[in-house]
Amino acid sequence: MAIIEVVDLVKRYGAKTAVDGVSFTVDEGEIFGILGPNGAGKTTTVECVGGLRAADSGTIRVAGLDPRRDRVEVRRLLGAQLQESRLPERIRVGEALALYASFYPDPVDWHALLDRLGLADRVDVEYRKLSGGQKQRVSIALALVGGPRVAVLDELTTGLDPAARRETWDLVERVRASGVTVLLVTHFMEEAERLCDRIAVIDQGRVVAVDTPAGLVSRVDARQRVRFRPVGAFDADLLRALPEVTDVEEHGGRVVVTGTGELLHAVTSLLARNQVVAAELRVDQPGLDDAFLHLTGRAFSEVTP
Ligand SMILES: Nc1ncnc2c1ncn2[C@@H]1O[C@H](COP(=O)(O)OP(=O)(O)OP(=O)(O)O)[C@@H](O)[C@H]1O
Repeated sequence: MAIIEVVDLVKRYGAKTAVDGVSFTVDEGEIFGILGPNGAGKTTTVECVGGLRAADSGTIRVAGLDPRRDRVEVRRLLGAQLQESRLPERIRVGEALALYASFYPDPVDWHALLDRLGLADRVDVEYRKLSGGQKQRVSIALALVGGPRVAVLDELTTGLDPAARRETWDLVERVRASGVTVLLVTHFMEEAERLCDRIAVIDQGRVVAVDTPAGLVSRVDARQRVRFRPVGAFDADLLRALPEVTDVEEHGGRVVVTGTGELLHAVTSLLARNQVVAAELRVDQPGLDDAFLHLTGRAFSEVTP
């Protein structure tokens, strides 16, 4: 069942159309990603969903409610950790939680929440003294303290080191396991691929595709690449004869084989039959960045610094 429905959302800032006819639905219980490069319109979209900005046109429903007309109810249903939410430097973690809890009629037990988020021993610590990962966990706690049905998490792991990022991902999975639907805004391919059940890929204010990560990748040309360095003499024409192989390139003692189907199996079997040892064997599978290139004609790395 859809808990969020967005139909033909348009939002302009003066002459700039930041969101240009965006539509998607989020099912209850899923982690739904909004993935796109900087400036694609992701934050504007979720701010409209949360009722923080008025759309110029289009319809938004959160559990059947209009975020602007039914603002009070939607605020209770939807816990937002928005990109810009900053806390006063000297506020203590416990004070922040108590303050946010006071905004809601039926908040969760915030001590238990901090415990669940691994912040129980930070209750009396000032916000400014927390690490980047701890600050992000506090912002997740603030998004959850009202007991929402949907948590909106915007650029959650920007600025975190890889270990803190992975910890935060585990946490998002736990949030979903507790029954909360997650709307996750990100410009990290890996994050979207790892966490999301479905993803809306947004570019220049428009949705270019909505699908599962695997579904997005499967739209890309199914070619794979196998790379290796043969130890000893090797005739690359043997590879060219394989039905799975479409191309073979040789550079400086390395071989790059492009093809489809069971390419890796075909190549390694042939090498074994010919008693060739393949050093530095690697397989490149298409990923979400290839899907983005395929969908938009632009490489993600070109549009996101
Ligand atoms: N308050 C504003 N006034 C004018 N233009 C804005 C405003 N907020 C955003 N924009 C512009 O609208 C476009 C979409 O911005 P938005 O923040 O929604 O994108 P985003 O995909 O979330 O990117 P980022 O990850 O960089 O925040 C950008 O070109 C941005 O410069």
